[in-house]
Amino acid sequence: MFAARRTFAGIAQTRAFSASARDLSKVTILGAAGGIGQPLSLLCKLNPRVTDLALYDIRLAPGVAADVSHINTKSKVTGYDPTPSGLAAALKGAEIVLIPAGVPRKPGMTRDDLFNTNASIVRDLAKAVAESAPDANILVISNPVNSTVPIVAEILKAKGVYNPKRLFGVTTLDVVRASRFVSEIKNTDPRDENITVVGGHSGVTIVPLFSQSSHPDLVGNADLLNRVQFGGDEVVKAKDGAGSATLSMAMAGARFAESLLKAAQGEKGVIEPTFVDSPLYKDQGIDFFASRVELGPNGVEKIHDVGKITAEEQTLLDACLGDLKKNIEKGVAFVAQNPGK
Ligand SMILES: NC(=O)c1ccc[n+]([C@@H]2O[C@H](COP(=O)([O-])OP(=O)(O)OC[C@H]3O[C@@H](n4cnc5c(N)ncnc54)[C@H](O)[C@@H]3O)[C@@H](O)[C@H]2O)c1
Ligand SMILES: O=C(O)C[C@H](O)C(=O)O
Repeated sequence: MFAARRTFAGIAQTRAFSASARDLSKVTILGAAGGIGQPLSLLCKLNPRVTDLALYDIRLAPGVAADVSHINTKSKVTGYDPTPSGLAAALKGAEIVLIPAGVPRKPGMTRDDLFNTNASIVRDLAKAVAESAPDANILVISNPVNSTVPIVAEILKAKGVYNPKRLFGVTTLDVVRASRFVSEIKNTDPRDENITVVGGHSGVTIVPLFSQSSHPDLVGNADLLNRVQFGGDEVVKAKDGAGSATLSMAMAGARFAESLLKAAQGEKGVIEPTFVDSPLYKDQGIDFFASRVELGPNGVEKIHDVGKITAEEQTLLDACLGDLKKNIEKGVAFVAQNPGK
């Protein structure tokens, strides 16, 4: 492993990679003891690309770290106490910071109902990232993603360290769900189903583009569309008050982190739909949008546009943009009105 890493460093030099193609890949999870955080920690421990795993939470992170650290893979695992210095140490040198900290939904709630609690949690964690890991790729999982990502951006801007190429709202679960649900209808292997999902991460802002898949006949399938847009509600209802998707989300978050690490280590053509600072609808006042994004050593390499879609999909996109604009504005306004300490 170590030799392989040295070899990689050599290749990196000959290909003139930037300093961001690091020899060590430290991944930090903020909210590591939660329903998502624990299985996400497990999956990161199993990933040979991760060399250091730093686990932080306001409770139980050292315990989770002790547990995960017994797994016989090479990476070092450290749990940190919920103190400012613990948080700073967890973040220092991180290449990837995953943020699943915050409260989940209960039945009857929308993701936006989480805003009042999660906005300040994410704001304060973003400040810590700005101070201790300004060059990290930041992967925001905490809901409502359509608003929490703009909150992080505003904090990074205020701290003078905003790099739009390194901030990602994790929408991978929508893509994972879409491929799974399509495979159930078509009786195929979900791993072969590549469904692009654009927009944001809540209700009608989640827009699957079946016309671009190998099953264009699925455009107009109202049940399938509803399941993709409201898949999160399906889990919230089934868990009956005990939270929302955690295991599938951990898988989705680990997949996105793995894609970023692959791209950072020189792999080409790594593409994931993700919610980023995007030029696609800025002319309509919408600064963030999820579309297919090619990842590279510097984070965002290329943002693909939405491409050719049907009139029906355009109607879905129009509904998405209206909601998305409001969600983004809410995040930006929150930081302006509540800058915190
Ligand atoms: N992006 C997505 O697709 C997606 C999918 C599922 C869930 N989510 C969201 O992820 C979030 C977490 O969900 P969960 O099921 O893991 O919730 P959870 O309550 O099980 O875990 C959240 C963890 O965050 C910790 N936490 C709270 N405040 C913190 C702080 N200031 N610093 C560090 N840690 C802190 C808690 O102690 C807890 O361990 C929710 O907001 C949920 O809506 C997003
Ligand atoms: O639905 C939720 O509240 C959690 C998450 O955003 C999901 O899509 O499962």
